[in-house]
Amino acid sequence: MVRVAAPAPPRAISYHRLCRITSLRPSAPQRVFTCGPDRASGAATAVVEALTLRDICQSRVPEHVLRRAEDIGFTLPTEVQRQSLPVLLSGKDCVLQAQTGSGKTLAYLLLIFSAINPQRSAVQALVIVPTRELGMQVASVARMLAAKPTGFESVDETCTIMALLDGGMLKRHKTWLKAEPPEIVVATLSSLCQMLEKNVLKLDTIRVLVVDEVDFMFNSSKQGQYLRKLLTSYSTIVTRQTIFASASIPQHNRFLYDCVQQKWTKNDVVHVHVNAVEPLPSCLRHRYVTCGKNEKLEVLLFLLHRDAPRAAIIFVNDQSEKSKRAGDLPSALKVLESLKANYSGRLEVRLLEEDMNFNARAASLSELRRGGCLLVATDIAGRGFDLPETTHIYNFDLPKTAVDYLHRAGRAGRRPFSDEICTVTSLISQEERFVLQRFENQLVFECQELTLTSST
Ligand SMILES: Nc1ncnc2c1ncn2[C@@H]1O[C@H](COP(=O)(O)OP(=O)(O)OP(=O)(O)O)[C@@H](O)[C@H]1O
Repeated sequence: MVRVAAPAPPRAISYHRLCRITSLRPSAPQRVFTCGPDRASGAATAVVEALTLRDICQSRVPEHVLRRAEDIGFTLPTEVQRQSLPVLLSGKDCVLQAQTGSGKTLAYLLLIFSAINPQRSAVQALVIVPTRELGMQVASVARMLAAKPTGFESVDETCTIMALLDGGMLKRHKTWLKAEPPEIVVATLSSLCQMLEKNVLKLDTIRVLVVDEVDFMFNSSKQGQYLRKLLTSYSTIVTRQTIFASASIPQHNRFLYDCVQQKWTKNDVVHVHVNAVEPLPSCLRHRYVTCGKNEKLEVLLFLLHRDAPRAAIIFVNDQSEKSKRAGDLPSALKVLESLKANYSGRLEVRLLEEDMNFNARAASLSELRRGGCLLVATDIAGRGFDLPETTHIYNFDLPKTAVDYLHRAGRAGRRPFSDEICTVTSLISQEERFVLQRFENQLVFECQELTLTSST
């Protein structure tokens, strides 16, 4: 429990004002709120008692994991954690839908730590992710939570976490799985299926199955096919708790219906839907610049110098087949080369796209984690990527769908208790304005036009 005492507020004070004084967010869960004169001094005092993660998880999540979470800085729950953890810890299947950057990962990882038995050497929790990069990120948060905090050196109840990802060393993982199965596996579907088909891994000991970015997985025909098989043939809803997470689940009622009908979840699956009327984080400001195709690089450079982002992601679309056939340079490389030649700011310029080999992708990722940079990326970086330093997003190419817009935009504004405003800028042609307008209607946000003149 966190107690925050505010200095002498006025006699009548609203909870929102109190939150401002105490720098608690109005959305912070409030347990008791009292406001009255301090007995000793006679001065008016106010006390907010906010539910902490510990309050919600105590006796369910091991003490050393909670302590680690606190050491990392996870003390107060975010809204999605406050709403979902009671459901998750009660053992119910759950569809977890909340804005990007809202903390869904910690919610399902705390559930996993509550459900596994570290003394049993068997795969007990499985997290499925769409990309290698997201898998590395989730595995790293899980490892951070599993590490022994100071004072807990004697605890022998730690667990092992395996990242079974595309481009990984599957031979080594095979030996590891046979010799001493880890308790938690974070996997991409194709690597996982290879292990299942070769009978190296069995899922009959699984107690928790999480599918992160679930809408993305079902949207891809190949991944969707694997996923259906995994949910119904390789493991069963009877013995596992199933969690589906994403910031976007289009037609969620239909999806919930399918979950029950197709036996992907139990009948009493709970839909935790946070901020249902506001799909995008409110700390994001959206703007667009109308310009010709040939002016885009110049406009981007101008904006980068003017905005001076702490870190930024510049999203480009995958190269079309037509442009490949014409022998054009992919958008990503064009932007990268132009920035390398002309950007004179303090940030390093990096590239992340699907066609890079896994080693180059890993190198880019570890550079990114080291500090602020300008990342030129395709939608591969659009899902789940957590680089909290990112203050600016640029859509060099407009995304194809509103869902892609939501996930790209959501790579900024990823500090749950911060009021920092981040900016999403789309560079569009006159003809694309109506597409962006459609995204605005679908995602309920407003995009301001930014007019650049020679004097701006
Ligand atoms: N309780 C908390 N207190 C402080 N920071 C938190 C808390 N929970 C999560 N975070 C931080 O919030 C950021 C976003 O969390 P996370 O990556 O889980 O978001 P998400 O909901 O999965 O987003 P996306 O839908 O984009 O994948 C991370 O940097 C994480 O460390």
